[in-house]
Amino acid sequence: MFRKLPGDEARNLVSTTPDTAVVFRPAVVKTPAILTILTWAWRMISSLVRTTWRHPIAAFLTTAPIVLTALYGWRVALLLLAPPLTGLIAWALLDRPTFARHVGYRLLAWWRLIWVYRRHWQPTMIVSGLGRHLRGRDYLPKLGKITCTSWADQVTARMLNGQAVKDWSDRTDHLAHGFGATTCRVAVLKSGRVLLTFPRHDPLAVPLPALAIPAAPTLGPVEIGKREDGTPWLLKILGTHILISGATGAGKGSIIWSVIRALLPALAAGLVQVWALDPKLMELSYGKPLFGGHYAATPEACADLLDAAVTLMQERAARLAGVQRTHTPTEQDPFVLVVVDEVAFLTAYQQDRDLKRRISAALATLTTQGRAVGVGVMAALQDPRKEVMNIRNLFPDKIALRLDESEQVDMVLGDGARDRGALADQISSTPELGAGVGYVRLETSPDPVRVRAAFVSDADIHAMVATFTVGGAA
Ligand SMILES: Nc1ncnc2c1ncn2[C@@H]1O[C@H](COP(=O)(O)OP(=O)(O)OP(=O)(O)O)[C@@H](O)[C@H]1O
Repeated sequence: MFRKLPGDEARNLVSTTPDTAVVFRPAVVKTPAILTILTWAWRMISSLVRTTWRHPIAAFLTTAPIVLTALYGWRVALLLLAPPLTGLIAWALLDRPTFARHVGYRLLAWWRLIWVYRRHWQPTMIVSGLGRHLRGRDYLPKLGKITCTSWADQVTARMLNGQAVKDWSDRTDHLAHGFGATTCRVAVLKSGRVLLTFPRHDPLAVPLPALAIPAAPTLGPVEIGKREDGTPWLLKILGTHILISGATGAGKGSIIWSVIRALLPALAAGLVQVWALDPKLMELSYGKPLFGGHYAATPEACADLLDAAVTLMQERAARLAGVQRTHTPTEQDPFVLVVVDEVAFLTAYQQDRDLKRRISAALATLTTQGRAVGVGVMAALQDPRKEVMNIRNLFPDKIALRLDESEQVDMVLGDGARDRGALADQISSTPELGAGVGYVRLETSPDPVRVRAAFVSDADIHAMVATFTVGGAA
């Protein structure tokens, strides 16, 4: 008995009857040569058109000299090309930023496409497991558009059908090293497409000096540092609570002080009050005159100050109920920002059980009910574990500075943050390189953004106190 089987299934066949004759006739389809030639020609032409469309300047600069030399000889080619080239060089010398934006980064993107991404795409995809090599054929995600910014390459890739973004975010290390970068971040562009960001250098490697105090009172979002893309880092203060988590020396103080600095005119105008809890007796004691008597250092005083904040909040809520849905800060009714340095000293590490209970209850009440009535909490913390800070989820905005362990990143920023590139555990412990550097998740996007807070030195704080006192607000 003869049975015809498709060639591919030969290896799966198990014959249980030894006397049965089985004949394999692999199906061979001969492709006419013309079809193969047409396919290759089509691929070549479409790739040329695509490259010219995406990189017109690079296409012009590479083909024009060849074409002109072939047509008219090198002397005429040189004569024709000299004016546009001189124009480009003059532009680059006279107005670097616009040249970089319109020409420089586009040329760089073309060069990086050819030299880095196209060259290393196949091996990196196969070795990382994002592509497959099956029966002599490569199944690879498609390399898309590349754009260069001042600090990073942004590469679009079309995922293979059936792939998940997690497959990519789990392999950021493979991708980074495969393309010669130190890190890689993965974001979703649209269904089936991911955007990979490969930093070429670190724009946050140099410490930022304290920013200028705003000219007019502002209640936020206040500028407290720089984002990785060079834009200002603005932090929302009104209508939220902020948790800053970072190991010792990570620069939590620089965030607290940058916020107070940006609020200084509003503080002087009486629109804001900062109530400071300083159980370590170090960070906030410098600026005591700024807090107008709302300063506490011992656990008992901290508990009293928090209870006073709760009373104020409840009195305000009772007054505003049915009149106003959100609180607008005024001189009579200022916004109150309760700043707590190392909150775990007052909660998890507090020996006195009664005090611990009082403080925890007050913090929980403020963080659950304070937003609408103009009472905000900004707390700093070294260890973000739940045992240490069981109310961390009551803080809508969280900032992860340098952390000791990789698991702590998701505890602070939420599930999947580290996979998406928030490598807070890899921030340098050298203060010049890493202090004040961290990751935030903005409300508008699940992708973490790398930031650096400006450093407010002791001298800056003294100057702030002097300005504030001279201004007559103290
Ligand atoms: N934004 C910054 N830019 C540059 N250097 C900084 C920055 N913030 C802090 N530093 C440097 O790092 C040192 C430690 O900072 P800081 O005391 O604020 O850290 P911390 O997280 O509050 O630490 P701890 O929890 O031990 O108090 C500072 O003395 C300063 O030299």
